[in-house]
Amino acid sequence: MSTAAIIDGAGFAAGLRARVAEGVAAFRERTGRAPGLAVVLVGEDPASQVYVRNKGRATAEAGMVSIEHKLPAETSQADLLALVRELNADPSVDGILVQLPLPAQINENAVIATIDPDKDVDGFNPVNVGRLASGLHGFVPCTPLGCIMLLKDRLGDLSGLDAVVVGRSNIVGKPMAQLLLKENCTVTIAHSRTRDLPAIVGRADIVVAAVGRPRMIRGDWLKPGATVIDVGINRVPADEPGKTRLVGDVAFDEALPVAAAITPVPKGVGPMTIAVLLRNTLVSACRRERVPVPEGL
Ligand SMILES: NC(=O)C1=CN([C@@H]2O[C@H](COP(=O)(O)OP(=O)(O)OC[C@H]3O[C@@H](n4cnc5c(N)ncnc54)[C@H](OP(=O)(O)O)[C@@H]3O)[C@@H](O)[C@H]2O)C=CC1
Ligand SMILES: Nc1nc(=O)c2c([nH]1)NC[C@@H]1CN(c3ccc(C(=O)N[C@@H](CCC(=O)O)C(=O)O)cc3)C=[N+]21
Repeated sequence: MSTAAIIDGAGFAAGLRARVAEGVAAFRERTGRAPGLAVVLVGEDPASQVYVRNKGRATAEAGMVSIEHKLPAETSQADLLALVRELNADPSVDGILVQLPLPAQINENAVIATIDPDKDVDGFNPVNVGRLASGLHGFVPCTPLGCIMLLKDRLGDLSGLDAVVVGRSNIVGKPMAQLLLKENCTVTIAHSRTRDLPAIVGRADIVVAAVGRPRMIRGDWLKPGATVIDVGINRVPADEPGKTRLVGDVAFDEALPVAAAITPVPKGVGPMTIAVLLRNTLVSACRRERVPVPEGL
């Protein structure tokens, strides 16, 4: 039986980070400063702390300045909004990322709406959501853009392919569907109210899983030869007692004999998210300084 190609997201991400680092070096030469990314973390969620640490390290490795703001879990909305406004006004800051989710006393939408759209490297501000939907230049959310890069690298032109996105969140599912539409796919968005998910998934040439339920999408749902992008990051108990491991939203072992290609978890989409964040930050810095954005990013 044939077995799916495993899409090397970590490897592709390393290549993208290297191209960003070259662009950063050229930017520094031209402008005399490094691009700056501000990352704001409220509270002590352990998973968020890991991501923020990884982002800080990758930012420094690319030659950019990483500015981390760690605020206590009890931070008020007013204080967080004041910090965001300070970062908006700081000329050394090209990108602002407020790690989600935020504690319950803070209205996420209010925070996202306060980030300057031209520093919104996450692409979550409604201005950038609207720009994406209208086909205008803006910032595109990192995870979906990373998925599109992997798909185009693998498949070339995506025109006419049937794509099914499982999940409709603002940070993954909806922008993913917009990007697939822009690539001329025929797009279906499935969610928790979808009837007969296995049949919907079974039509897809491209399946993007962004649900947050371990191994929910089964191998026998897939159309033979489908390309599977697994965005899910789920921590589950490992075989060894007391240990945990990461799994995706797709039953990876079951998908292998059916799919043509699939991203693993870890080392699939996750590393792409961070690499695209660096890319978006360099693009932001170039636009703000009115220097050309390097090609091939
Ligand atoms: N690799 C990466 O870089 C990133 C990974 N992630 C991971 O991706 C996953 C999704 O994240 P996110 O989009 O933020 O999650 P959300 O919880 O915001 O959204 C989950 C979506 O899945 C849908 N859903 C839930 N249950 C079902 C079901 N039984 N059948 C069909 N659809 C269902 C929900 O539907 P409804 O809208 O109806 O409730 C919702 O639209 C998580 O595992 C997260 O950790 C997230 C961001 C980045
Ligand atoms: N404002 C905001 N922007 C985000 O982009 C954002 C966010 N909030 N909140 C949380 C989610 C999640 N997310 C991930 C980033 C990297 C990995 C990643 O690097 N994963 C590694 C494994 C990491 C590990 O071992 O834990 C991998 O898949 O190989 C995963 C998930 C970004 N998010």
